[in-house]
Amino acid sequence: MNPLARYEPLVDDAAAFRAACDRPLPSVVRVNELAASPGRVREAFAEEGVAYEAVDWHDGLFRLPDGNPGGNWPYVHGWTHGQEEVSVLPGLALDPQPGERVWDACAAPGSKTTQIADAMGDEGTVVANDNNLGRLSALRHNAERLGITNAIVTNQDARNFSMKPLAFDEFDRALVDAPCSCEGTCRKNPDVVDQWTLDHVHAVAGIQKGILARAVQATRPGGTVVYSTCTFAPEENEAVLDHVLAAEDCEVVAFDLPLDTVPGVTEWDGETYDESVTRAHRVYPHHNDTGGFFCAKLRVGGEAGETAADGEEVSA
Ligand SMILES: C[S@@+](CC[C@H](N)C(=O)[O-])C[C@H]1O[C@@H](n2cnc3c(N)ncnc32)[C@H](O)[C@@H]1O
Repeated sequence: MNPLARYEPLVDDAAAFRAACDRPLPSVVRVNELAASPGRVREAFAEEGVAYEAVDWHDGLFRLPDGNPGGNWPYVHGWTHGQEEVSVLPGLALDPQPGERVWDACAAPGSKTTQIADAMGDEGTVVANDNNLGRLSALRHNAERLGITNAIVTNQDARNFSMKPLAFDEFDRALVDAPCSCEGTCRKNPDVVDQWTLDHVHAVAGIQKGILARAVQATRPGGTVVYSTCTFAPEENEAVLDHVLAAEDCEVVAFDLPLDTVPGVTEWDGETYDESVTRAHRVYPHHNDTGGFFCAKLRVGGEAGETAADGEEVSA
């Protein structure tokens, strides 16, 4: 079964969705503002004759039509990092602040860890965790190349993450950029479509629920947890939120993203989900010429937690 056909009932224009999924994804770099401003990177590209196109919805993202993010000196000097457009969305939703304690639960190879560290001005602590040691070496390399000093690397199963090695016992914010069935990356990795199985969707959904629950438990009352995937499967998106909402003290809050998105769905394959999952964002490839993505923001309950009114932005 082609999984993309499965999601046609969810989109506004099935033909445009399928056509966008068949087009190769533009190559994109994010500016590492710890090293250079977007303006300085523009100058460097002009000096070196690198063709680029600024992404209009976010300062500091450049499309490279020649398709080689690493083949120029701004990259070699750690001024840029190859990161596709939708991949910056969880970091924007998380909105980490200098001096905070942030957990990146599934961090390798570190695109979002390095974006988070950049947003924090390299101040505070990012605990970059992944259960795959090989992928963590790529994360270490990226963090070193970009000049990041506020990241600690841990190698644990995030579902049972232990705070013991750390000097504190809760985070201000956590990101769960979860392992998933990845159909949203089909423009970059067409193989994901052939390798897709419903059994894998159900298996990985169990892992996602465990990791998101642990992220809520590890975050202070009133803190923020962001959940993201690059799959269109409601089983791995809204159903995971619905499960964790019932099991943990948290709520899904409304937030804005700077590109065209549609709300999370409340019904799929005979299941219904909590109405608040409509506050999550679905990103389809044909709306912004990007990869596919899903992003939700949760506020942890408890003493400092507040209730989010429908449509109201809640800052942590
Ligand atoms: C979507 S990728 C993360 C990409 C990364 N956030 C970035 O921006 O570069 C998902 C990651 O989850 C990791 N992973 C899978 N199961 C995990 C688990 N139980 N605990 C921690 N990490 C896990 C995988 O090794 C993989 O690196």
